Amino acid sequence: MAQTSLLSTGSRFSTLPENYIRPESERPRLSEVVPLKVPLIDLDSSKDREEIIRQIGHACRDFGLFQVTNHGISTESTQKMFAIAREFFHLPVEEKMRYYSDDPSKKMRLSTSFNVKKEKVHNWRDYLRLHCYPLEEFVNDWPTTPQSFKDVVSNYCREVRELGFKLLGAISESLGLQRDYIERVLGEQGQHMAMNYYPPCPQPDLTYGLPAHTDPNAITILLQDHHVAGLQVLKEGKWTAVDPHPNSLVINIGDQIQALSNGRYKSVWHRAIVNSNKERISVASFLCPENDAVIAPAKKLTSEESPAIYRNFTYDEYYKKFWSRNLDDEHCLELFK
Ligand SMILES: O=C(O)CCC(=O)C(=O)O
Ligand SMILES: [Fe+2]
Repeated sequence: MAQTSLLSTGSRFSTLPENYIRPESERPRLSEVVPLKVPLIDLDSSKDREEIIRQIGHACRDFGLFQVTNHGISTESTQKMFAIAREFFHLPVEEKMRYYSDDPSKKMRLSTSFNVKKEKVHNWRDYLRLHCYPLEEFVNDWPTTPQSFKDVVSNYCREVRELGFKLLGAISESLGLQRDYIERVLGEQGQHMAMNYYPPCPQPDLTYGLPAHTDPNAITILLQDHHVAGLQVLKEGKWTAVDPHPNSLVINIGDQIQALSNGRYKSVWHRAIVNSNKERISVASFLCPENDAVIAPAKKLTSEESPAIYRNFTYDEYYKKFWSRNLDDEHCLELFK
């Protein structure tokens, strides 16, 4: 029965079940991972905006991700999010199963791994996926336990959205485009959330929380517990570990910014690894183009010498393709050249 596949059952595993074990050639090789100095960008609004934009441009080009501080989301708000996520995943399994579904088209669902019906090997993760914009349309279907779930998460979603738009403006300008260029192209953006829960894993070197992937959307704002690292990114062909900075958020460049920027900015390959003694929680907020948005390399960023790398496509077309594949297949954008 698919429903028995949740990992957050309250009991601890002593060995890794067979269907989570990666073949030798696909394992994370944790001993070879080196630390990465991720750009840390202070968004304090009293700082020189030109300088912030320069730093963002540099990070998007060379890393595809960066951490931000003074991002406008209060510590109280982020702490409440961690607390609510922890409480949710610690609910009795029967209670949580009310929300369970394997169907990626559902707008609110608890699930496990990535795409359980499609994949051969599972990932050591449970996740709650929510559509968050417009809030009024979705909030009624969200979990009713813990009691403050809807309030805490709605509030965080509003704050994240505001930060996301600020960042998209700065990213636009860093490309030499008008501040509102990206926002205009992406249209009335959707917002999704994945609350990720990675329980302690008996054999972290044989599996993943999430295997290598790029995010299919525009940008992702990731809140992670700075006491429990787990995010790794591919830099110059090597897997490197992101050291979470306290009170910071991680910003990932997704596939749509890579397409819009005609490949100047790279959507970053990243993965989540697990560990044997501590649960790990992360909350990813995805800003996504509206379904009908037509994504194409910005005219200003194409020329005779650097013609458009990608064809035009709608986000709807892209997203369907993304979910029809395995998470760690080749870069989905390769299919849109
Ligand atoms: O948990 C993490 O650090 C990464 C999560 C992530 O990449 C995702 O949800 O897309
Ligand atoms: Fe991701």
